[in-house]
Amino acid sequence: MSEGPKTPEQITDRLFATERKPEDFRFDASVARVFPDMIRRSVPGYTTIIPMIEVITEQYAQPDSHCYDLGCSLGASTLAMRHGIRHDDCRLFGVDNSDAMIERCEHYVALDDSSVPVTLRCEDILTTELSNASVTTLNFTLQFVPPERRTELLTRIASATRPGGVLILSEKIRFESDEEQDIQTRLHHEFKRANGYSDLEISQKRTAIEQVLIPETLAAHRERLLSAGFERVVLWYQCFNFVSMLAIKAD
Ligand SMILES: Nc1ncnc2c1ncn2[C@@H]1O[C@H](C[S@+](CC[C@H]([NH3+])C(=O)[O-])CC(=O)[O-])[C@@H](O)[C@H]1O
Ligand SMILES: O=C(O)C(=O)Cc1ccccc1
Repeated sequence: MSEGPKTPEQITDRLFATERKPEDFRFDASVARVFPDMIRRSVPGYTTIIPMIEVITEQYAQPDSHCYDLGCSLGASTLAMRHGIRHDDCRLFGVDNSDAMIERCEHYVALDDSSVPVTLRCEDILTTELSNASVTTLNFTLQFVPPERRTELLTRIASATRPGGVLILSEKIRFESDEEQDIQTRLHHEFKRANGYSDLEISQKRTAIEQVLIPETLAAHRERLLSAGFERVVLWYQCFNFVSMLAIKAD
């Protein structure tokens, strides 16, 4: 008897398992199809950060406000925020510029049983409308925005955020010291190996993301968040070269 189609969670990421011509990484249909497996096996701490986004959202979502998940992919962070919202007049927006991601995301949101209204937008986060925000999440998305556009985006988010509201910012980072950079990169690659990725997969993926995912130092992130208009930056999670920060707007 057929077992029927596999759910995305069961689909193993083998995108870089065989030799391929070097091309920049894109969030296309082939990535969207394997994405839950890819991100879980590639990002140390991802499976811890997602439930913590729910905890943080519960703490900071304000009545009659908007919550945004910018770069929502398949909606893992969106649904965590949705479950953290305790006010029935809060609205949640998920934004991603990949059609393939948004199409699949619609499906997951429809399967989820929370009653908090969710609107998905297939738009660029650099131009999507933001207002009356209490909680905004950039869960491993800013790293894909060209560095010269990052200040403009964070300033727009800070300006749209209410007093006491927050931005949850998760990023792959780089280190000032070359020695620490080497140690943390090696540990990240060991994490991928422990999750079943081969040396070929690790090296081909590394080449594919080199020009697309641009990590910055923790100091650069802190400075930019403060100059964008947040009052305080708290590092609440780190595993190897992956971190998550909470940027808080003054009351
Ligand atoms: N300019 C842009 N405009 C809109 N979307 C963008 C842009 N640039 C990149 N994206 C989108 O940002 C997402 C980044 S993945 C987020 C994971 C999710 N938050 C999760 O918690 O599962 C992180 C990763 O793959 O490491 C992709 O879906 C891109 O299409
Ligand atoms: O896979 C990696 O090496 C990463 O740095 C994380 C990642 C996860 C998903 C898409 C692109 C990069």
